[in-house]
Amino acid sequence: MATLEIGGIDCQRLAEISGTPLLVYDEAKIEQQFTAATENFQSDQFETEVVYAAKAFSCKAIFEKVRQAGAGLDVVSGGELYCAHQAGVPMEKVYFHGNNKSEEELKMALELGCGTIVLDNKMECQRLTELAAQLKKPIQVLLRVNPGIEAHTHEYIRTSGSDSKFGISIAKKNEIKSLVSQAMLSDYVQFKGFHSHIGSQITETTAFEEALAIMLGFIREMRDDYNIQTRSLSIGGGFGIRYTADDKPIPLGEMADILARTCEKLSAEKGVRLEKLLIEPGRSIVGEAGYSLYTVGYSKDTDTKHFLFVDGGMSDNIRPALYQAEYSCDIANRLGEPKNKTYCVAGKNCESGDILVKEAELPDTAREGDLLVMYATGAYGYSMASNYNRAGRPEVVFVKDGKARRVLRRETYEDQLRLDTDEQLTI
Ligand SMILES: Cc1ncc(COP(=O)(O)O)c(C=O)c1O
Ligand SMILES: N[C@@H](CCCC[NH3+])C(=O)O
Repeated sequence: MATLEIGGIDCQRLAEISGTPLLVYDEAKIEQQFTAATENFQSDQFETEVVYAAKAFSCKAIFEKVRQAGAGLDVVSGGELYCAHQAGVPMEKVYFHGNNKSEEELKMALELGCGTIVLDNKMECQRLTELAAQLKKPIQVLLRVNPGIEAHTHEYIRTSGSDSKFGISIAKKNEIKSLVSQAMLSDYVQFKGFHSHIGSQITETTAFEEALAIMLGFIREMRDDYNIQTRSLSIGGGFGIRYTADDKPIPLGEMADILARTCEKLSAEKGVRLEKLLIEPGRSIVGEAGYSLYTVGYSKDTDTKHFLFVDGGMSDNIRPALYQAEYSCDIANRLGEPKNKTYCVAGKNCESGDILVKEAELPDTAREGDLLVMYATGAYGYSMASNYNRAGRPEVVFVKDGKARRVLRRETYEDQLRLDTDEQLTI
């Protein structure tokens, strides 16, 4: 019986040392994805920048890899910004996103020297210009606009329909003009350009090409009709990965190259000159590098299902419950055995929807104590994990060349109690 190896290490050994549930990252795969993106996203007509979207997976260790790759970092909260700062990410390479950044978060960004704020709306622009003047801190801004593209992905991860909560619709040109003019009046705020992001887990190029065409047309109109000069354009992230054999994503390097070439071609056609083009991959950098290891516990047959229970669940990976996301899995210590039985792999959270893989083909020899591996769990698993049922967040290890290092320790019962208190409030 063969056992799965990750980064040159037998995963049963990893489970013995670290326990389960365990999230293992193959560090070399993360590095390959950064290299594929940065080396292929190049142009001799404009500068390019790959900006890693922290929301896919954030911790000091991954931010360290962002720094090593020379990439930028997209953060969406004070918490992600704080972690980036603590990890030594150069603050000028940080892009701060979000539709409702608080005054405290904006001040924090200004004080830490965050490079760019991606503005979402008019009220935020007003608040930022006031704060930048008060604190006398310079800041660059991009404005997030919404090109109104319906990407073929789950509705919860589609971000660019005409009534999306993110950004301003590009149809609202007067509103955009007034926001940009307000930013340009400020001595501290420097308007750089626009940002758009159309959704996530998009596996084909058409939607991105369409977004680029719409954005470049919009940039020309803003120049010709309103005298607004755009230097930078970010077309966001959203590049899909392979979760199951049905997913056929375009490799990240190819996608990056296609986007740079498409932008060159369309810029020439539309008579637009950009100084810089940015992409913001999250999932495609870390997703396929992640493996979730669970120990199989009890099993149970109902009239229609063979349940196989594991020692994690929706508290460490909410994606199947939230988006009906599909994953593939194996019994990691029975790799060569025929997969001759259909199981429903369920977690241990107190929720009927706590199903990790609805229909998994696995050997009928699967039994208590086996190790189940779920593939491609590196994005939006840990970062969306919760303490539901006071489940502790799993340990995370990075493996490479036969060596393993713990980068996030397992959350203990004591860790969870650290917020419990009993303090009288002064009313
Ligand atoms: C603004 C923005 N940029 C980048 C991303 C990263 O997306 P993905 O992880 O799908 O590449 C997201 C998430 O969808 C986003 O909202
Ligand atoms: N969290 C989502 C993607 C949303 C990305 C943020 N705009 C997922 O797990 O697929």
